[in-house]
Amino acid sequence: MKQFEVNFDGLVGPTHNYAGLSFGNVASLNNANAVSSPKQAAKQGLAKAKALSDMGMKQGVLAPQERPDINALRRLGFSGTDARVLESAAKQSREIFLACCSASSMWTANAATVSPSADTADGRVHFTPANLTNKFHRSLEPQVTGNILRGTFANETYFAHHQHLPDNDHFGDEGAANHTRLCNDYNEAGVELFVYGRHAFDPSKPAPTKYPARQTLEACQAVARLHGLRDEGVVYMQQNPDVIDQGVFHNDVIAVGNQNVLFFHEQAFHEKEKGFAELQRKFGNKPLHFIEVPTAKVSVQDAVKTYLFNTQIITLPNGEMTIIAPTDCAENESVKAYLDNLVTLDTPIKSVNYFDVKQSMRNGGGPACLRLRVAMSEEELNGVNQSTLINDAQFARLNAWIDKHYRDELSEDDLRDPQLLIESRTALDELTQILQIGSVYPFQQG
Ligand SMILES: NCCC[C@H](NC(=O)CCC(=O)O)C(=O)O
Repeated sequence: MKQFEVNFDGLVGPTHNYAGLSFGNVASLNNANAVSSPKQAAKQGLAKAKALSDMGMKQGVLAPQERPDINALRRLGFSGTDARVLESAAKQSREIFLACCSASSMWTANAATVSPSADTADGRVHFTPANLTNKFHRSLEPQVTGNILRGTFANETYFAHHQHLPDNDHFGDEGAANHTRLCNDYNEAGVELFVYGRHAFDPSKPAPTKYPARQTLEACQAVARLHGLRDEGVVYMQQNPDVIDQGVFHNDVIAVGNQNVLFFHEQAFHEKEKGFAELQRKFGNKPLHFIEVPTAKVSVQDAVKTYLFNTQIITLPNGEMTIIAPTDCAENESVKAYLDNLVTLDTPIKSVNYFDVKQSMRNGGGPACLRLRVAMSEEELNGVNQSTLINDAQFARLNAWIDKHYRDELSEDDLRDPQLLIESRTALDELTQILQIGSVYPFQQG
């Protein structure tokens, strides 16, 4: 049976901007208030998706969310016409206003946790949208994320959709950014590695002291229960609290896996040996490649700056693995030297491809943040909404759609412009037709 790992990249929304909203995410804070380019950001992301499709990979896209989020502003007491809501929010509470304008749904690694059918009790692919409780601007996403996932994976024979976990820090869930699935073949049962930052109900356990741990063990366990995963198919590991305090706000900033490869930094995990022994035992007799990058070769600081681990490791149609890395990795001497050497070693990774995703990097999102992985059989893939998959025609349509609707530049003042809201809604309305995902947005639901 044919099997695929399909990457669903988040389309960058028309209000992509830098607002310094993510405490603990160094890039987000450093670039607060910089002028952004939504058009360039969307094109950089789409070019990466197209390049993977050209490499013979199956590739999809997920629609962005409606921003500014007028509904959220109304819930917080701003009233009147949409234009009035924008104006009074911007004037009275800049922080709330900016949070409601973020295009952060572009990072679809945080959209949901996905378990392929080979791992689940009912043999369907399971999706749980991430509640993203730790940051107000991201906590606005899960409801519409659920709508978009249902519009993309609509066939209930193959796909099961859960509600996001309760909206509380005890169940803080950041989705696939803290979840890696190891397997021999994508359609064989694998081991799902859930990585958490803290224990919600046990304050005696280690936790970071400077920056927040966004994901809890209890959230990981709840997702595993919802998806019907076997105990033998799940491993929980804690992120090293010290690296969270150095800006590693998600595990995918310090580790990435694909099939039988786990690529990680020496300092990524708490109680590493214990966790790896369990991983190997549950993985079975077949070889598991643990590729550990020592601090002596790449510092945590360089890993955070270049996003060496926020790379995608993908298996090409010829069976070799390649790394999809941001150009920032090629611009850093020690990281470039590490990658140049890595491809000469006896591991499945044979090459590196660099992509310019700087518009996203400035908010702390690399290639891996921009995609949600869904491993599927051919039959399941046929059950996906085909308009969400990238081919030459759909790429051309989306590229023209960006050209037509997106601004070249956006600064804070532009966000309060009621015209931007109209432009964004017009663009998104057209997008739902291009992708045929139905009326997923609140503004379309009257
Ligand atoms: N997986 C990458 C996520 C990056 C995201 N950045 C942001 O939301 C920054 C937005 C801003 O600061 O404008 C975050 O931290 O969750």
